Amino acid sequence: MTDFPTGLLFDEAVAVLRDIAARHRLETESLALARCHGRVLAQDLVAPMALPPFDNSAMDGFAFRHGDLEDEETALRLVGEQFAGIANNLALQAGECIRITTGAPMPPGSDSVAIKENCRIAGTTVIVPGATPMGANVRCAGEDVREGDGVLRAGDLLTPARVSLAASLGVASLRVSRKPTVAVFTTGDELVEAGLPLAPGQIYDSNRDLLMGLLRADGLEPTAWPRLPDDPKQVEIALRDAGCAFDLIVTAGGVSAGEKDHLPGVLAEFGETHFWKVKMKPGMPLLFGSLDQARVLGLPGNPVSVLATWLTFGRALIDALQGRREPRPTWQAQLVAPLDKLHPRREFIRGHLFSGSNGALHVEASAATGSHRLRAAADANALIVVPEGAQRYAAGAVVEVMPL
Ligand SMILES: Nc1nc2c(c(=O)[nH]1)N[C@H]1C(S)=C(S)[C@@H](COP(=O)(O)OP(=O)(O)OC[C@H]3O[C@@H](n4cnc5c(N)ncnc54)[C@H](O)[C@@H]3O)O[C@H]1N2
Ligand code: MOO
Repeated sequence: MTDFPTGLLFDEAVAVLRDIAARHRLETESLALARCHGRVLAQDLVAPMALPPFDNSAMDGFAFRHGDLEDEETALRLVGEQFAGIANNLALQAGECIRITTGAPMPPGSDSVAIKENCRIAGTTVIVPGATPMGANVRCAGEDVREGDGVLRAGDLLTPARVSLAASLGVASLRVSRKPTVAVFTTGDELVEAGLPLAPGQIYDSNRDLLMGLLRADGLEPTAWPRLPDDPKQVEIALRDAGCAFDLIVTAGGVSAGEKDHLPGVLAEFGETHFWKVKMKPGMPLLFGSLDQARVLGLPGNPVSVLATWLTFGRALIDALQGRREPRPTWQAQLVAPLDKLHPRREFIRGHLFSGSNGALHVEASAATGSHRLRAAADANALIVVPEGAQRYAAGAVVEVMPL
């Protein structure tokens, strides 16, 4: 059962996971734009048109020829209206102006717009201020995007602004990566659903809500299985069942060294183990493998281990399965107080992140260390990432943080 890497460094384990996931890239599908939000783009997008598509006004006001302006105020003759929506191609002659609204095409012959509030109108005469610069309040065709520009790339996460950019280019559908289907299992004889009475020795299942929330926040639509008892046959049947129907199985608990920890054995016997145990704290007994068509991520059962391993390995896995190109952003903050790290593993410490008066981010580490202490996680708004190696960090030292 030990014919696989074990006790990996954090970065080594992430690299193995990314490599396996890349070999199981999910297929792509073409979706209507409205369904593309949060997906990973699987095509490059070349602009089929310019943006703005035509010169237009940035303000409500009066379009005119800059050459007509005198040093002081200039009286111009109002000869028509050009509203947004229909280009009426009303041409402008010397000494004339045309009423225009924001987004309306610039009338042929005009090159500048005076803002309505800065003008005085008397019948068909409009007095525009003299100090209006050439090209004022005009948005030029192609100043944002030129036709033929590569605007999005395969692997981009489709944020609202990116979907909206595609819409502004008239693109009605995009080829995107399929989203992984996910089965979620919590395991353990001690677990009871909230709402039911607890017998001595039992606890409520909190990992299911933690996991479902984390996965949903990452745009997944996970399916939760009923809690699994610590019975190897039942673990085997449930996992093999899910293995032929889902892209990803995420479990919590049952992956360390106890007599009732059956997941590593089941995976080794019926699937394939890619690694087991990572030099991280919490989350050390993390298990990663494949079973039938699914990748299996076995998260250690302590709640804070679930949090730290999902945010690191779980996210890396779903990103790689979907071919996401851009790494997730990383943040840095200054420690408010000194921090002693005594062990060699990479550590994830609950913390409170805030913006200091100098504009820099500061983080205060929680005093709680045990990975069972969920309350400290509920009070935290970030995990502090402390690199490998025992070290003392002074107050003010800059550390990586992962906002929660
Ligand atoms: N001899 C060893 N013991 C332990 C090791 C080890 O390497 N050798 N690793 C420790 C570490 S580190 C962790 S983390 C845990 C992980 O253990 P498992 O993944 O096997 O998880 P369980 O034993 O099933 O549970 C651990 C802990 O978490 C509670 N739990 C589990 N599931 C839930 C749930 N759904 N909701 C709430 N709480 C849950 C469970 O009752 C245990 O207290 O192992 C250490 N031991
Ligand atoms: O690594 Mo365990 O996840 O410390 O609690």
